[in-house]
Amino acid sequence: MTGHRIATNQELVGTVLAVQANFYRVQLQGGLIPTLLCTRRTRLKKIGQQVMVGDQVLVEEPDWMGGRGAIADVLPRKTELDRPAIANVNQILLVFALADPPLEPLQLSRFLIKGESTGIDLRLCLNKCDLIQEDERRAIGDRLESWGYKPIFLSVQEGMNIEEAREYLKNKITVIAGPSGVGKSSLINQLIPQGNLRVGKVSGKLARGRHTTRHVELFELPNGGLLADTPGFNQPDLGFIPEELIYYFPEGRKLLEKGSCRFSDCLHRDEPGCIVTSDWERYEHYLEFLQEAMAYQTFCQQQSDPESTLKLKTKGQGENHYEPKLESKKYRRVSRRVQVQNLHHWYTENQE
Ligand SMILES: Nc1nc2c(ncn2[C@@H]2O[C@H](COP(=O)(O)OP(=O)(O)OP(=O)(O)O)[C@@H](O)[C@H]2O)c(=O)[nH]1
Ligand SMILES: [Zn+2]
Repeated sequence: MTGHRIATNQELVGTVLAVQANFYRVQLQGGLIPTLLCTRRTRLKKIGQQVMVGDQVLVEEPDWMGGRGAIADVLPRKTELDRPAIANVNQILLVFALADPPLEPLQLSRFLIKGESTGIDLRLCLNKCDLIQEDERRAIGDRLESWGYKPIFLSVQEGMNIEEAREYLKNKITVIAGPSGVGKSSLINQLIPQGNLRVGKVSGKLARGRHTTRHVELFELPNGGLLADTPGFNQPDLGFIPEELIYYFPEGRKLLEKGSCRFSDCLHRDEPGCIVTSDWERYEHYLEFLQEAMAYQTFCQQQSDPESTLKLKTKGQGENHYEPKLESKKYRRVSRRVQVQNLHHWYTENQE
């Protein structure tokens, strides 16, 4: 009977919200039923198909009463983030505070670059508006506009512009990132009714296992959409291919839209025929991060060379330095093919 078939064998599509030991908590499309706790079919294990948080999966043999099911297949991923490990993230909400802790341009830049490098849409959110003057805020807004960003100015404490944030998050899978103390947890608590947050006991905060576990979980927003929190980390590393760095700056992308440099592997420092001018505020940040990316590349190449070592030095806000102890060898450039692939990857990801 078809009626029976529909109830048991119809293709059920859902989203993996969390992975708990060998179980996957899946929210079915439509969202009428609470989540199902699912196992992964042996066939998937055999072919080595991993299931990630954020994955769209096909669920079979739902046991509605028991709240169980089995994951039969994983649909192709649109995006795949590494840290946190989440598939199909649509956007990153980067939260910083305007004060307390103070807004540090280099640190902000570092987070922006890291976010841009994922190729996923990025929106900046500046919290604690209540702590600064209106004219100060406007000046910061103008400055960030010249960087290529239009932030959402928030005050979680005073409930200012929360609606704009809500609108941005609606029906999307969003990862919240940002340094410690800027108000990420406070914002999440505003957005998601307490009942939906089942964590809390360990650290009192959403999805943060006190830095011990790499627990990743997507939380359901009341009006549609899923949200993941990332544990506060202050210094994202910038292990990029140096040639790609310029594309992580909106200002750089804009300059390169107008044409191309004489040398295809130009690093935009003072090469002849370079079209990347130095008359933009963050050019200094570009040079700083470029050094880091180059040192990182050298580091990776020296891994196979046991005689050389490299120290990661952190000095103050936003500055990491890899310092080769030995004279660093001339670093091998990334092949054109790899570069093109990477850029292609970046662009295609960005267009989704
Ligand atoms: N003045 C002011 N304080 C705020 C605002 N939002 C949050 N805070 C305060 O800022 C402090 C840090 O907030 P949290 O939400 O814990 O910050 P977090 O980003 O989650 O920090 P980590 O958990 O360390 O990553 C708390 O004392 C909040 O009460 C705001 O809009 N204005
Ligand atoms: Zn150039």
